[in-house]
Amino acid sequence: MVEFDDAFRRQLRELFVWRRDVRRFRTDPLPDGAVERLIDTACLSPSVGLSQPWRFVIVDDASRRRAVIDDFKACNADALACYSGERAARYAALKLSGLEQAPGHLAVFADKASDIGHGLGRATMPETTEYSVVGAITAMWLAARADGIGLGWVSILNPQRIHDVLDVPASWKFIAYLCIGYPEAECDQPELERAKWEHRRDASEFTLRR
Ligand SMILES: Cc1cc2c(cc1C)N(C[C@H](O)[C@H](O)[C@H](O)COP(=O)(O)O)c1[nH]c(=O)[nH]c(=O)c1N2
Repeated sequence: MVEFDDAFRRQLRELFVWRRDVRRFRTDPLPDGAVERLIDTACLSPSVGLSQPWRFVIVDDASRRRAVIDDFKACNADALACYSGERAARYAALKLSGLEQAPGHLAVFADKASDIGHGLGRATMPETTEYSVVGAITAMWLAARADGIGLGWVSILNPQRIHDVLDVPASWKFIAYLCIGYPEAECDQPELERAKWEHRRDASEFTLRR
């Protein structure tokens, strides 16, 4: 039996407060096995029917990385074109990926065809497969921060293109592309808030009682 004390709870809260989506990375490499250990921790996450539908692809190959970066640039240009005026100028000024600098690239997929879990919990809500993978990514995000490692989620990508670049099975649905490395700086405020793009709102704004 494990008990967690007040000191641990305070530290855990600090972990949540100081976890960041990181886009500005130092280029020095991570220790051997660091990404594998994060994957190991992520695999402790809850999953529908204990299906463990997460699939991880560590992307080391330089030409595949370059193809992902090129896809990000194309998708980001398309995204910019959807804005106009001052909002466009603000969007253009944002840094929305650390793909060029991050020493670690990790793609995460959900296996929609796996028999693991025997379909439990998925009959009426097949999307719980993807929910399970997102939960695992959140666990990895926090575990990384506890190790002093930054993680940045990049979704400004064409899923089919990433699928092709990484040559993964057709049943794998693309969920996330993660940049992993040591952050240039630590902060307790989201970068989008510091850039005055959006601000974090209080929980009461999102909570109803019925
Ligand atoms: C599903 C999903 C997808 C993305 C993100 C997050 C999530 C959950 N975020 C990070 C996002 O901007 C960030 O989490 C918020 O701005 C809050 O900041 P902190 O994570 O608290 O630092 C993100 N950030 C970014 O710079 N480029 C991106 O493409 C994305 N995509």
